[in-house]
Amino acid sequence: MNNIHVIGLGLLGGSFALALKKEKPSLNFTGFDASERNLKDALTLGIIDQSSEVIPAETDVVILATPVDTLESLLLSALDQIQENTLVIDFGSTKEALCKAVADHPKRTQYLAGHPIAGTEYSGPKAAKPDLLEKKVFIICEMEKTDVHLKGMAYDILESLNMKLRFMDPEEHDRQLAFVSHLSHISSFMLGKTVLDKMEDDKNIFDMAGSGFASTVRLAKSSPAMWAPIMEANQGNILDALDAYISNLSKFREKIAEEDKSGLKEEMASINKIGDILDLGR
Ligand SMILES: NC(=O)c1ccc[n+]([C@@H]2O[C@H](COP(=O)([O-])OP(=O)(O)OC[C@H]3O[C@@H](n4cnc5c(N)ncnc54)[C@H](O)[C@@H]3O)[C@@H](O)[C@H]2O)c1
Ligand SMILES: O=C(O)C(=O)C[C@]1(C(=O)O)C=C[C@@H](O)C=C1
Repeated sequence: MNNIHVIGLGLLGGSFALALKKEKPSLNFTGFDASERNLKDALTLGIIDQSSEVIPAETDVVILATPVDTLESLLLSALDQIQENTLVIDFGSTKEALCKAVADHPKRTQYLAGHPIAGTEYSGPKAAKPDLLEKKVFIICEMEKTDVHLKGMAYDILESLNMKLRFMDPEEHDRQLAFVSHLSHISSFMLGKTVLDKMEDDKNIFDMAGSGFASTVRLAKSSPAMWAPIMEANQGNILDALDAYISNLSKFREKIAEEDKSGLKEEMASINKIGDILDLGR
């Protein structure tokens, strides 16, 4: 393996390239970004060695790290262009529609559907960090549909970055991510909105905001260009997650309104175990 081509040189594409460069300094990185500014920054920051709008013929691995509403056309066009020993991996946050779109492509075996469970609220090449993916989970969907040798090359790369591989089907992936990722972003955005609305009456309200507010509202700084397409791609599962969340919020509101102190304590105590569950997985 000598040549990697990255399309989308933002937080994820950039962090991947920086990490792999550190691990395998002899690799050559080419890449492209639709934003001229981001492409320039990626070159300046050493994320890629050369820019190229087409996928160079000698490329071993193509990484697609653009918003999910751009992935289908980029993936189909990449598969149409590549040689028979080239692998395409995408990093998209939703998987069901993309796996369906590529199901009958004659080069389906040259695609690996991936999702790194790592990120921050920041975007673009300047936010990229070489340690972002370190020890994080990398979900692979429909692994049985990828050519065994190409899959081996992908596992070598991901293991060299110390990523933990997990396998699931794309429908299950999108159902579960709606709850553990997409809902937390919506919840953070709406908390941010609720307090921003309140600022209309109470101009200095943010002077009172401590670290509790900062940590729960962190995700409200996330990129609309990345998140609006995720909400479109995973609409049904996100609506299910939101219905469950709104129902829980309403029941909790009721307990507060009814001054049901013991009910509130019981409810919160039963939710405290989330700390142990999360710590166990780390
Ligand atoms: N940010 C996260 O926490 C996170 C985590 C895991 C997966 N992902 C997924 O990874 C992908 C990239 O996310 P990111 O956080 O790196 O976003 P980002 O905004 O930091 O980077 C995306 C880059 O893609 C470029 N781009 C957009 N459309 C393009 C196109 N048609 N052709 C070429 N370049 C294009 C943008 O200019 C930008 O530089 C998304 O699919 C996202 O769902 C994000
Ligand atoms: O930690 C963050 O800031 C993230 O938003 C990362 C996060 C997540 O929800 O956990 C965001 C989207 C992804 O597809 C995967 C990871």
